[in-house]
Amino acid sequence: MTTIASAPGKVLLTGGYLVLEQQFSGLVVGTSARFYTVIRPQTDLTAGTITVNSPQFEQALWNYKAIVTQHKLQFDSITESRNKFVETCLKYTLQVILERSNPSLVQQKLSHGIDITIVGDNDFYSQRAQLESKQLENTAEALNSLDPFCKTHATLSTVHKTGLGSSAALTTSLVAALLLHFQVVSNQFTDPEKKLIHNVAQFVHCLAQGKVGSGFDVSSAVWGSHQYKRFRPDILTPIMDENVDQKLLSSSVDADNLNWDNKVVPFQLPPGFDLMLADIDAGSHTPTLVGKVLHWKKTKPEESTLLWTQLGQFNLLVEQHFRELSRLYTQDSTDYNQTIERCSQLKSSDWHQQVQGKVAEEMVSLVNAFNKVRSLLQKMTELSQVPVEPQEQTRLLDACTDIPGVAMAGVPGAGGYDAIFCIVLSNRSKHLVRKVWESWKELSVGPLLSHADSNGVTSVSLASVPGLSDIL
Ligand SMILES: Nc1ncnc2c1ncn2[C@@H]1O[C@H](COP(=O)(O)OP(=O)(O)OP(=O)(O)O)[C@@H](O)[C@H]1O
Ligand SMILES: C[C@@](O)(CCOP(=O)(O)O)CC(=O)O
Repeated sequence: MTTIASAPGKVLLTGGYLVLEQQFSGLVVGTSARFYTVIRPQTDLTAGTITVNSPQFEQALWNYKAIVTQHKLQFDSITESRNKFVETCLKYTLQVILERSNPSLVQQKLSHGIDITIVGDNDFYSQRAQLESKQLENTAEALNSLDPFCKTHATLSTVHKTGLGSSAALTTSLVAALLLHFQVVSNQFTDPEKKLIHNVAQFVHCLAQGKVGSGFDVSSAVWGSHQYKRFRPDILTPIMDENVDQKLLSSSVDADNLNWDNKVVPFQLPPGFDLMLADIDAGSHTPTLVGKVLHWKKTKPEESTLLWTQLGQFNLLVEQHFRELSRLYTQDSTDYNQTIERCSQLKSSDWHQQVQGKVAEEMVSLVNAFNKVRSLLQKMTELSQVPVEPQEQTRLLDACTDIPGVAMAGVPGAGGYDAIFCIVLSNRSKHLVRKVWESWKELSVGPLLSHADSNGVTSVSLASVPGLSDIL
């Protein structure tokens, strides 16, 4: 039986940096771009052989040997080339499986080997080189013409990533596919099953990264769009050890382990709102940005605490206005739709003067709250001297915000020169935004095709994913 699990990418709309602390939250939106892990039993491999390949990349074939005796696992990498995330996923997820399943079932499923194929939607990786080689412009139309899961002509270490969280989506889809294949979870992915997938994926992701981050990216790969509050880091710090005891690991990641105090409040963009994304070729190294911001925060506790408090409040306000708009839709969808239609034809700076009613008031409050968030991120940039929203990005975001029907434009996550997002109200606005991106000279702005999709991890069939069977 072929097993396939899929997990989405993410965009952190608000809460970058703050979400590292438990007292603050982040608002994260899942993307339509997803990772897929396909596990197929083999008939001709020696017992315990696991082959993994990522067909979008060069030199992306890894072989492993997993020998199970009773509840013990002997796990070795056979190939010289390594993939830290894949290897960590396999080794520790199999250990968790052995604590929760009958070892003879595991042995039987590994008896002639298994083959694992991992792919991510094209949006996870910059397609600039691919488009250039085909002499195509970097436009949405050109991106649309590419095959699904197309080859990047790069290795995993040279490819340019777009910031959608490839390692978290990969980890989550691989953990979920393994738990499903070895029958530790059902293909329903019920709430407790998702908790187990989440906890295992957080552990694996942290161990492979070598640090316990906020975890919002793994959380959104599991639960899709939501308000995220992190788990206490000390649930993982004591087990961040390659030689972690298998029983301790399994009990630490248990769905019923109440030490996991992360909070997930489901969220959706209100009806009529959609997300657009662009990757900026300049790029930033997120760990460097985070290191520098946290260093400044430590040296300037007073000014940073004030900034964090204000930013935390306005981040929450943005979320509240989104939620209130969704509520207003359920109350009177006709009035709501009319207002959105009207707003989609006007610049957001004109909404206050030209559109009336409760929905319009809420739209204006949303824009005001997000403008405040951006001005606080600009202040963070100035005070810390770290380019969270650098001036080149400010000019681009202002140009986007000046387009009719654009509710907001911002830098996602850690900010820097990596990416931007826009929240828009109509297809016409989308078209106008893309025109601005295409003509923008100061930075190279590459559109992504993803839109908002609030679904988290799922089990899927081969036939339901266009292009997937072609690359197997
Ligand atoms: N298609 C894939 N197949 C196998 N491994 C992958 C794949 N895509 C990503 N990875 C793993 O994820 C690693 C990249 O993780 P890293 O933490 O550097 O990026 P990231 O922060 O998730 O990037 P981004 O958010 O830009 O996608 C790769 O080195 C590789 O181990
Ligand atoms: C700065 C930070 O809060 C967000 C980083 O987000 P992104 O990878 O830039 O989307 C770090 C983290 O939460 O792990």
